[in-house]
Amino acid sequence: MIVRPKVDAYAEAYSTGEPPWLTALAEETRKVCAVPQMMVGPMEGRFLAMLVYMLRPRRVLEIGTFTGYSALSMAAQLPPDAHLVTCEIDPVHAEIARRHIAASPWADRVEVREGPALSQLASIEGPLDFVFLDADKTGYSAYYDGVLPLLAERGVIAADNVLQFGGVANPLDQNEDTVALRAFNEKVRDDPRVEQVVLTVREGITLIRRV
Ligand SMILES: C[S@@+](CC[C@H](N)C(=O)[O-])C[C@H]1O[C@@H](n2cnc3c(N)ncnc32)[C@H](O)[C@@H]1O
Repeated sequence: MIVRPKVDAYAEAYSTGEPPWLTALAEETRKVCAVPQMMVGPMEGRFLAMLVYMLRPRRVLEIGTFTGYSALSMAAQLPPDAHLVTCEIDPVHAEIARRHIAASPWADRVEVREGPALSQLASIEGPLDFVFLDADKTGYSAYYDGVLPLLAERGVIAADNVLQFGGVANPLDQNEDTVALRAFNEKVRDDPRVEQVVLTVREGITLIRRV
C-alpha cells in the first residue's frame, strides 16, 4: 500500500466489509496459493464493486483472474443481463476461481477462459463497458493495445498495480515489472485517444476512458 498502514486500516474499517463468500475464497487462497497477496483484497474489491455499480456495464473483461476475488467482487454488482469474461493462464488458479464462481449466485454471469490472455483477446466480443487489467505487468502494453479498440464509447479501463508501491517513481528500481509499468504509464499519458487518472489506491490504479 502507498498510504500509511494506520490510515489504510482506518479506511478499511470505515468501508463496507468483505462479503462472506469472498472471505471463504480468500481463506482457501491463503491456504493453497504461494502468493495470496495477488488478490486485490477487501478495499480494492469494494472499489471495483462500486465502479461496476456506477457504470452498470453489460460486458466486462478481466485479464488476470487468479482465484476469482476481483471477478466475484465485480460480479456481485453486475446487472442481471451482463456478462463478465475473465482470463487466466494458470490452470490451478482457474480451477479455484471456477469452483467459487459456480458456488456463487453469479455463476450465470461469469466465464473463466483459460490460456494466455493475449490469444484470448481475438475471441473477445466488444463493445466492452469495463476492463480490469491485472495479469503479468510486462503484458499491460499489449493488453491495452488489444482492448482499447474494443472499448465502448463510455467504457472504462482500470489498470492495477501501476505505481508498484511507489517503485515507478524511484529511478533506482529497475525490477522488470516496475520498468514495464513505467513504460505503460508513459504510453497511456502520451496517448491522445484517452483521458486517465492515476489513483494511489493500494498499489496504484489508473482509470482510463476514451476521449
Ligand atoms: C495479480 S493476479 C490477479 C489477481 C486477481 N485479479 C484477484 O484479485 O484475485 C495475476 C494473475 O494473472 C495470471 N496471468 C499471468 N500471466 C497471464 C497471461 N499471460 N494470461 C492470463 N493470465 C495471466 C497469473 O497466473 C495470476 O493468476
